[in-house]
Amino acid sequence: MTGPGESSAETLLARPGVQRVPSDKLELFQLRNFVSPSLCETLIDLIEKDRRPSTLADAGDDRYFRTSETCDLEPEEPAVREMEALFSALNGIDPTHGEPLQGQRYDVGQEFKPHCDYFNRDGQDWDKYCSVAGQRTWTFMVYLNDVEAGGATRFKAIKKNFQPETGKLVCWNNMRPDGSENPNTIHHGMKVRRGVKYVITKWYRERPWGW
Ligand SMILES: O=C(O)CCC(=O)C(=O)O
Ligand SMILES: [Fe+2]
Repeated sequence: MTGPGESSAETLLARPGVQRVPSDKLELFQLRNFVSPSLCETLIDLIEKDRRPSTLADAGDDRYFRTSETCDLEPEEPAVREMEALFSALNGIDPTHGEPLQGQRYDVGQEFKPHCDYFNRDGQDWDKYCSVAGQRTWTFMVYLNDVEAGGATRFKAIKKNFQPETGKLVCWNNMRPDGSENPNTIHHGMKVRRGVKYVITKWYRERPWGW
């Protein structure tokens, strides 16, 4: 049974070009050329306009955990609307369960250390971030550009790296089939070695986000 805040392997694989990473440890997919180069460029321009240093839930005192810059992309922007439409056509998730689209920019040496996207139910931030919309279910992430060197996303549990590539989507289920959080989804946005890396991330929740 799939909830309104969830996608499924069946839904995603119905789209030509979607590839599932063969593993029984997690549900993980990629789709090359999901987003056109021109839409990627427009989104990069929006990120450049609005970027600010990233913040993080439960970051502790590790200031270097997530060193990239983040921005919440304005839902009214035509490019953001277009992006949202692409996501909902692909994943079948009720858009009301989506968080606002986030953009991220990594300069040389910046990274997002290994982490999971779901929230820790015992953490001090659970109530603050999850009391309304519940846990994060699925993550959809798109690379907006090719990076000269570095910047791959690594899933250590299955020794799989994704290289940034303009318009490439990577998405995964943060949950196991029984609804528990899946630690095999831990991933690392590795350091950019040369160039700048831009991504957008769309997270979904168990319950409506309350837009
Ligand atoms: O930039 C990446 O490769 C990973 C980004 C990420 O993990 C996130 O935004 O949650
Ligand atoms: Fe992440």
